[in-house]
Amino acid sequence: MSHFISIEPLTKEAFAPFGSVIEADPASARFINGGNTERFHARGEVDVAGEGARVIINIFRGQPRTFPYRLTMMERHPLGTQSFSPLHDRPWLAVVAEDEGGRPGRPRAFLASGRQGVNYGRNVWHHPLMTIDTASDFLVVDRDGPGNNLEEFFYEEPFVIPDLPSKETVR
Ligand SMILES: NC(=O)N[C@@H](O)C(=O)O
Ligand code: NI
Repeated sequence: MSHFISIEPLTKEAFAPFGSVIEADPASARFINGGNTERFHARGEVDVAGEGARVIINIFRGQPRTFPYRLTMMERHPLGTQSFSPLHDRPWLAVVAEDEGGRPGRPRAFLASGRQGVNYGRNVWHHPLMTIDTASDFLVVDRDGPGNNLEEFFYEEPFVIPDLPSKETVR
């Protein structure tokens, strides 16, 4: 089995096992504010667990990853969801994996446009933020509070995310 990971376009259907895609999906649109504003309703649901847990809003400034990228680990948050929404209109990578008996399976890399965010489901394996080309800011909604909300796993052998498609292919 190759350790090279192919890059897939981010769609709500393909990403469904891992969480939701935060984007202006026309199917969720409704006009509010007297028609001035279009609301794309409920693009994700925040879930936090544990006594004293609270939902917080953060900004993550991710430095660009270099490609080909040697992927050695994944992480998950047992006590809460975690969403990433790009604050610049630049593509980025959401890398996730199914759980296989308490460890992540083969990673899947989804190339998100600058208009797509994701909400990782609670306890879903994912790679820490992966920005492309330049430092980028993301609005991150996740959990704060007591308890350990970070589990990391290191693969015995690394996977490789190859060079990315040219920018023209992702808008
Ligand atoms: N550790 C942290 O807050 N960031 C990660 O959870 C991440 O997914 O980037
Ligand atoms: Ni995380």
